Amino acid sequence: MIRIYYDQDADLSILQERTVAVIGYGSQGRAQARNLKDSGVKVIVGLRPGSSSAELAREDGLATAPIGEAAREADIIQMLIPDEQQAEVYAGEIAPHLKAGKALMFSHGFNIHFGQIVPPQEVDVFMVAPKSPGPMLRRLYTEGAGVPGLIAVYQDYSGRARDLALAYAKAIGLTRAGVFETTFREETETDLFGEQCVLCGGVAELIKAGFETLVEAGYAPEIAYFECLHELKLIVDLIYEGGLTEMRCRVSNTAEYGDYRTGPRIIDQRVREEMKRVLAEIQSGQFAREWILENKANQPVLKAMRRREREHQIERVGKELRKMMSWLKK
Ligand SMILES: NC(=O)C1=CN([C@@H]2O[C@H](COP(=O)(O)OP(=O)(O)OC[C@H]3O[C@@H](n4cnc5c(N)ncnc54)[C@H](OP(=O)(O)O)[C@@H]3O)[C@@H](O)[C@H]2O)C=CC1
Ligand SMILES: CC(=O)[C@](C)(O)C(=O)O
Ligand SMILES: [Mg+2]
Ligand SMILES: [Mg+2]
Repeated sequence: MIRIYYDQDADLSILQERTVAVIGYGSQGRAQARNLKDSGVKVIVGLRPGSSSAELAREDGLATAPIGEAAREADIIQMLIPDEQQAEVYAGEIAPHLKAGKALMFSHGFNIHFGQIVPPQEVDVFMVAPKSPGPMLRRLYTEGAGVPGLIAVYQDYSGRARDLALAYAKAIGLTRAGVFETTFREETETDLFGEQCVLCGGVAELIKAGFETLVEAGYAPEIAYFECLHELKLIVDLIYEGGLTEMRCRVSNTAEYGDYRTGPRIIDQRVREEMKRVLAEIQSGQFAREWILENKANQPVLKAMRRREREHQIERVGKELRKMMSWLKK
């Protein structure tokens, strides 16, 4: 039975005695740095020269410094810049300051697991991975709640790496919801699989396929948008609150019957076989190699797909309809 850690299992004081450098102030960096600060932890935000985030960090009441200076001052260095940027920044600005007894940490295991960052042996290396986008991590923390997360220890030079990981998880609110211990390999492979096959890739294609099917059949794009995109949050919220059973209890019997009857025809055996192939590509390092080379070529595929997807009809229709939804944060 996997062990789940909660607030009572973590000692925040061992982190409050230390200084944490949060490198990067984006989705995770801003959320984690603000939560750490509100939990009484001394934080320095490390940013590149001319960073567009520096002013925001200071407005949020956080100290900022150039990355190298933050790494030099801190006891724990948390790498919260994009995965594809971490290896170069680590080599140039973090590694020179990784003195014996310090700690290097991550919120995703990509660069350690695929050997892009190889830390010295005299430091702790661990991960605290929120299972949530950054803004939700911050919002739930401010509401006294938390998101679940994973911890993993790669190197335990001090003998306290797990204690530090748990203290960090508590400081950003994860132990309010539950923290599981895993490995860098398991977090990396499951996170890449989940974001590609379910959370981002799978869901986006399901939404677009449904929308395109209805529009090509002559139905109004606005109706297709509400049916295949807008209402998805309302359905997923029910699943989030009470599992598939709760959702199936709350929708009509007609919808529930259609769910059982048609769902397996959409996500069929071919899809399941393809998921296994995707997992194998992740496990073998083939995806990592592809993503690393994509970045060495300055992201031509990513940029082309970004442009194409932003021009999709569902994005144009949705942008107009969301203008009428005053409750959506601008
Ligand atoms: N996004 C998420 O919700 C989740 C992310 N993670 C993991 O967290 C880590 C951070 O991801 P995420 O928060 O999405 O990252 P972001 O893309 O949001 O990071 C943006 C920040 O990184 C800085 N940055 C970008 N490139 C460079 C560079 N070359 N040199 C120095 N700084 C740079 C930016 O600086 P500037 O401000 O100057 O532009 C900015 O502060 C990753 O390992 C990711 O896998 C884990 C769980 C969820
Ligand atoms: C938000 C999250 O957990 C993701 C999808 O794995 C990510 O942003 O990398
Ligand atoms: Mg994830
Ligand atoms: Mg991810």
